[in-house]
Amino acid sequence: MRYFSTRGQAEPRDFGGVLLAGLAEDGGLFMPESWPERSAAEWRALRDLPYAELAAQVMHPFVGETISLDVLRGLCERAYAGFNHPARVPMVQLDSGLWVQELFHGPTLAFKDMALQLLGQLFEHVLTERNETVTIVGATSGDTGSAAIEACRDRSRIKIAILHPEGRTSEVQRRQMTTVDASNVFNIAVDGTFDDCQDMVKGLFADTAFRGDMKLTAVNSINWARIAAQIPYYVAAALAMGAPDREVAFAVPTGNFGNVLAAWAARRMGLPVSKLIIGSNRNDILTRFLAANDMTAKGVAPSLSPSMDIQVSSNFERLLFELVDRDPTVTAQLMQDFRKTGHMPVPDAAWKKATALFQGLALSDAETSAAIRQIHDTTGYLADPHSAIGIAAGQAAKLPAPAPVIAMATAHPAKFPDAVEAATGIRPSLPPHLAHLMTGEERLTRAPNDLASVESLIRAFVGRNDQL
Ligand SMILES: N[C@@H](CCOP(=O)(O)O)C(=O)O
Repeated sequence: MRYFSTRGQAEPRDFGGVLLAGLAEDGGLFMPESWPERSAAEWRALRDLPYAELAAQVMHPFVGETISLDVLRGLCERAYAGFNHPARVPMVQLDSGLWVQELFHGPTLAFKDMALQLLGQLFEHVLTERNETVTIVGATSGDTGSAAIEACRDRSRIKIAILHPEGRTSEVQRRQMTTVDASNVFNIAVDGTFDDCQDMVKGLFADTAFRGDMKLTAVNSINWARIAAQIPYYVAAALAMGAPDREVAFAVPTGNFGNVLAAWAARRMGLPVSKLIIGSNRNDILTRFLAANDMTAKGVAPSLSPSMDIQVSSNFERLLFELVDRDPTVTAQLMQDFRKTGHMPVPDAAWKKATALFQGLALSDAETSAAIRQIHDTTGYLADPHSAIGIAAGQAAKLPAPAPVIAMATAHPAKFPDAVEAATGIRPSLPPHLAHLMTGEERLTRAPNDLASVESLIRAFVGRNDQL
């Protein structure tokens, strides 16, 4: 499988090349040259497989010749072995038409573990085969950071620097990053928002000399490997609900658009998905786009669901590329307009295509709190603020056909104990492996919202010892 940049000006690569490049040199995102479609019979053959086996089979067409199916199977088994639920991605029924798929049974209690535990294995395998090393840079609004650190910590071929917006994650989220004692991990608290952090990461990649010297790669969903590793859980959920012999709809709380893009990719591969329902918080650029073709970035506002405090949703570029019939010139122009003006003039035809499949709902903090309470009161299910937004969006969706709605539960409620307690009076406790989180020593370096400062901090970190 070959991959091309959405902006058309970068060298095409195979999966291994994409994994190690992260972002294309032209600033675009890598996309597979074609979508590996499956027939109904081929989907049926995946029913009842253990999750690791399913993941290997669904992902392998994207991985292509980089890794054999047998080896990929082993990597998937290792990636999901540490999850604390036998099903890995269990389904919970909330009412007659609404299910939740829990994606938070990995080590850091968020859906990011689903992809990042596997990415840790993939990096290790590909770097060892090529005898190479990398520096990973990532931006986080709360969950990606700890999941990436957990997956990459203590790996001798990797150094990982994670930028988070200071004071804008939950305390549990911050401590999950900063209490990790590993010499290849570097936490930078940026005086800015998640969008500033993400912009800085893209700026680091755009500095060709820095990128080359550091051998940069990415763990955010700008890295195609992240999306590929998120497709299998949509397949697992749909098959559990009777697909391919029945359509399903997914309700996904999303900020950077990576999670719902993986659902879109599963549909593009032939999974019968009737609707993709997006849940947002007050940072509602995606729902404004769907409602009125208003793709205009406003300032990032803090909310009860900090992981979605995002206005520039990186993976929207991948959908855009598809909506404009894979035209890299149009995609590049629209992305450039967005960067220059904060507004993206998406062509009407492309917007209409998007609205035929996607719908969205944005919840204020008060509505999020009410949703956590209502879900708990009516179903007994304790949802974190992000999952509650997804569930509420799923409940509100008026679907024409009786397709079951599967809402993605993206984080464990104990990651957001204050919000959950305020809504329900119940304070969810951390699982035993994280019991010492709130008392551990924190390691982080503060930085201004300034690319040069962050570059020199990362250079110093990478040069600190000769592991690389
Ligand atoms: N919500 C994320 C933000 C980064 O998104 P990603 O999917 O591109 O890694 C977070 O919690 O960090």
